[in-house]
Amino acid sequence: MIRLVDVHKSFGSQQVLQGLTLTVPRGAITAIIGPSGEGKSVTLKQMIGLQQPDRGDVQIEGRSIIGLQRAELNTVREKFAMVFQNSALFDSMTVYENVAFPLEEKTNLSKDVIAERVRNALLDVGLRNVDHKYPDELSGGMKKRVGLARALLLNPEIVLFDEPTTGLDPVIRRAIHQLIQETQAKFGFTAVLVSHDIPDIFEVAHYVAMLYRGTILQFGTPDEIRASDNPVVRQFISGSLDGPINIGVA
Ligand SMILES: Nc1ncnc2c1ncn2[C@@H]1O[C@H](COP(=O)(O)OP(=O)(O)OP(=O)(O)O)[C@@H](O)[C@H]1O
Repeated sequence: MIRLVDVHKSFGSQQVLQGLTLTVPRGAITAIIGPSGEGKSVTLKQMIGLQQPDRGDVQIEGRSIIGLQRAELNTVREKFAMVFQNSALFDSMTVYENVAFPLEEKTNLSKDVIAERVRNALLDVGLRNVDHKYPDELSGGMKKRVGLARALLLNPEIVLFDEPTTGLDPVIRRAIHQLIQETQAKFGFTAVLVSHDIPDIFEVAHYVAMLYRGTILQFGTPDEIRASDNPVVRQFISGSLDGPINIGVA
């Protein structure tokens, strides 16, 4: 389980997280939603220790990761996989090489076993006959699938998704959401998903956390969030221009 307790994080004079407290339920999909620039990605980075909080605590399985030595932090990070917005594939490597990379780096498995695992991982995300292609030769949706296959290969306990559907058309977006749901149900990992896909995300996530002004304004099931009477939450999920959220447009 991931717990952020009273996390504060500033960059210069900009206070981004201002006492954020969030418990991410184990073995479920939690979506973090909220206006742009409010600190959703920063929150993900706190979870995996890529950024240290100025104040507050981050706990993974009940243990604080603040102040851990690099080696200890690396051990904690082995529980995690991260799926980035841009899929973060190596352009000079084939799909096969991209997916095999973590196994070749982190395990002593034989070439045959690696080949079998890579094949299965690609099938798990619905990709066939793309092993020898380069990322340039793939569509955006296929690249996301390759990124997901690579993330799942080391059987992570926690998968962090930072806007995994950015730049995809609505049909492919839905396919990627379905894939996240299916793989999460199959492997049971804890998923944290930063997303702007409203209302689609309410069909995907088990829990939704609304981030606003540096804290979690509301946490609940999609039904609870949809039924919220908080004016900020209501404005945000309805996409209305009228309401308390300052969108900075005159
Ligand atoms: N390493 C950093 N150095 C300085 N400022 C940063 C850094 N990381 C994030 N920020 C700032 O913190 C704020 C929150 O950024 P973050 O990327 O978490 O927003 P977000 O909610 O994920 O936004 P979006 O929905 O647009 O992706 C932004 O104003 C950003 O410029």
